[in-house]
Amino acid sequence: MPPLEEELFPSTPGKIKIHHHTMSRAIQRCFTSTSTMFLWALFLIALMASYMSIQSFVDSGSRYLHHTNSRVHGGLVWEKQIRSSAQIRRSNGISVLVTGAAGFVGTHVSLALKKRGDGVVGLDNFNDYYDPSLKKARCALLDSHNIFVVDGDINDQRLLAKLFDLVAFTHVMHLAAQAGVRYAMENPHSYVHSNVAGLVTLLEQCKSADPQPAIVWASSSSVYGLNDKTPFSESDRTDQPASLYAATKKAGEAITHTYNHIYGLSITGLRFFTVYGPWGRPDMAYFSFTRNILQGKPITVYRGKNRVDLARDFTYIDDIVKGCVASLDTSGKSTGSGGKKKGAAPYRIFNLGNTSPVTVPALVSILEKNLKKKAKKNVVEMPGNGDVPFTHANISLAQRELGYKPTTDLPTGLRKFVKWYLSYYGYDHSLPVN
Ligand SMILES: O=C(O)[C@H]1O[C@H](OP(=O)(O)OP(=O)(O)OC[C@H]2O[C@@H](n3ccc(=O)[nH]c3=O)[C@H](O)[C@@H]2O)[C@H](O)[C@@H](O)[C@H]1O
Repeated sequence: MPPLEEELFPSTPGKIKIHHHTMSRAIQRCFTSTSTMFLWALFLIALMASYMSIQSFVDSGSRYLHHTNSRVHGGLVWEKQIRSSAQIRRSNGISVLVTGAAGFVGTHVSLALKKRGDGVVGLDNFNDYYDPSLKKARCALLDSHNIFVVDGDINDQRLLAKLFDLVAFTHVMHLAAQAGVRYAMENPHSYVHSNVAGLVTLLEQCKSADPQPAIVWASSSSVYGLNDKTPFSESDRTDQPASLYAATKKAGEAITHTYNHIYGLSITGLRFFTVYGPWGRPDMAYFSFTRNILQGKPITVYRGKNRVDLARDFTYIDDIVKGCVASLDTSGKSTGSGGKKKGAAPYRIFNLGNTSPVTVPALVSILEKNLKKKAKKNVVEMPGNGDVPFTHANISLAQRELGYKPTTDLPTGLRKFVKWYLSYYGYDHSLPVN
């Protein structure tokens, strides 16, 4: 015996009783004509498409960008702010698009350029790789010097085109990147997104611009990877990176070379050596050590194989800024226009280091002295997470070509950093900074 309708669709108190045959009649009515079926199919496709685009937006937002700000690009006020920020106020001045302007190096370079009368427009996506409130504070500092920072991503091709429509940038100082050596194991795609895809989007814009700007960009000492010949020279091999971060910076050097070769873009890549100083990055060791020492929390000090201390050629921010500005001033012109090369353009790579490596335990001692407090140290063997045992720059090329000459040793630089840190966070900084 076939089951009763009520058994298939049991009615419950308060629910509408739906009869099987009534429902199938309704469904039949809906699908009787082909045109109605066609409309239904269209509706379902549109629904799926909008679901997928929302998903991919959410996906890219969380995995790559970690956006915290809403963006409004355009409008008369916005355009006016950009034009005014880009205004050159000295003879033979330059107008520079600084990507990563709310970052550590970006803020300092933007200020230096603006102070001498150059035009500066910043671009930054304010991601939350580390506390975005620090980026906002840097941005407020820039704002007080009439530097406008556009809230946007280097992967946004339309935004880049808009900026170049508004301003004929003579130079691009490209500092936007996913930084940090060890974080690459946690979020590898963010490195590809910013350091590879973002770089290509920016270069595509620069190559099509008329006039083409000259580009100075941040590579990294990490490209020397596992090399053991010291000090590191620009002509040394760079084919054994120890981290994905290093690999994406190495990729950047290769990618910029092709844009120089094919389109005549003037390119200068700067291999920064562990840059530190006021307004620095909270994810870096000197910064997080300072916070933990002040809070009485332990710090982890990595040690290399055979109990050898790790060492870095720590370089003070003011020295790096001088190297960046000198690179802009000596960049030479890009030769192409509208995507066509008209002749050979400069392609340069420089080490910007300090030439005197200091061990990590020595760094800790200097901080202890400045903070007047002992660190609680956990010394552990360096995990295999992308770190290299030491870095040491040979800077003779930068010295010759840029007049680069670092003048700040680690004790002096850390004293300035601690002074800034205490004025910014106070002694009992209890909020997490990373
Ligand atoms: O020159 C670069 O191209 C890179 O410099 C910087 O990387 P690094 O030199 O690795 O700096 P940083 O993290 O401050 O670690 C310093 C030392 O402390 C050790 N270290 C670190 C953390 C920790 O908890 N304990 C520890 O001993 C650690 O083992 C290391 O020996 C930039 O972050 C990077 O973005 C890139 O620009």
